[in-house]
Amino acid sequence: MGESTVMTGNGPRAFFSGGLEASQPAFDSIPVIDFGPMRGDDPAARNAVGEAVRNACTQVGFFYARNHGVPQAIIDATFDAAHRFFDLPLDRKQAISVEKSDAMRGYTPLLGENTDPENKGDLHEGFDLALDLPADDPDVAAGVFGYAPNQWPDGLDDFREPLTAYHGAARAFGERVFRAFALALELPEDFFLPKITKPMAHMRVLHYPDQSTATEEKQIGIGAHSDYECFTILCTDDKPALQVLNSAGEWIQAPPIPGAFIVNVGDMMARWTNDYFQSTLHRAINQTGKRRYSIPFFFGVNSRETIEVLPSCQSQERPAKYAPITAGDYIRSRFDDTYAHRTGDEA
Ligand SMILES: O=C(O)CCC(=O)C(=O)O
Ligand SMILES: [Fe+2]
Repeated sequence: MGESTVMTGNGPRAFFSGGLEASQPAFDSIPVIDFGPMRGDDPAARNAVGEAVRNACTQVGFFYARNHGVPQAIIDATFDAAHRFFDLPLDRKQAISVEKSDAMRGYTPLLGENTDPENKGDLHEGFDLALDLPADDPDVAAGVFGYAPNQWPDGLDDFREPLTAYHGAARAFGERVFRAFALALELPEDFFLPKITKPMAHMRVLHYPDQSTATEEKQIGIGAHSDYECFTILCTDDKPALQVLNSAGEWIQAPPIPGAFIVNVGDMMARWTNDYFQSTLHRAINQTGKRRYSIPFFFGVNSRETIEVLPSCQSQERPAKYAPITAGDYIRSRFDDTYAHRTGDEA
């Protein structure tokens, strides 16, 4: 990567001069990065992770993370809980509909979302949770976007505990991703940490029914989209379905790698880095003949944090493309675009 420095009225300012243009070759595979060093005490090894993350985020927008540190037992228990939840009768799931939550917590039925406006609804159902805050939490009481209590299903054992454990472990991994992002952006490794003390860490468990016999092209597991948050940590079961769009317009398969998460840059991080990091379009189609389950975890900063193009990602030649916005306002606007019930636009 080329780093350049320009003199500004406020002193010298470094910026990244490589990787921003569309002249990069289209990727044909997704890099695999060993995150083990992010839990170790070798700064050179952590810097190497940062460099691999920089290459992945600027060229692909996606990477696999091996050695992520989330225990397999927690992952297995979460998938098991998801299977049991989605097997419940619809009325028990609808009892905790997301429509009862201002903060998108609870159940979304099949076709309850339409991620790609060209499509006719997504062929998945989901359960959403995030930081579980009590009603008397000051930010919940003040109505700060993104902070709310979760909704939990009644009478389902072994559900809340594994999902909460997964949320905590994925959050810890998310902090390591933010540390790697800081290294990738040549910022102090702890740059993002004060901004994620109460993160908008929105987790979903998703169930995609099989659609190997479905003929409706406009109704797939999840339509083409980019994610909203800083990044997504995706854990899937062993059923391939995810596809990622490269700059040549080809859908590249992102099959499951046992023991690895898939991490992708979201729009908020693209915005924060002036599009130095790429937020790449992706979709999922389950044609495996079996049900598929996945766990996306959308990791972002504290709701009140302002997202303003990072100094190292702008210069006189490459001015900031995006106005500052708080993280909460940004996410709220993106949710409102996606979920008909939030805008009253029940198409
Ligand atoms: O389930 C998957 O493989 C992808 C999910 C996804 O892209 C999302 O929830 O944003
Ligand atoms: Fe996504």
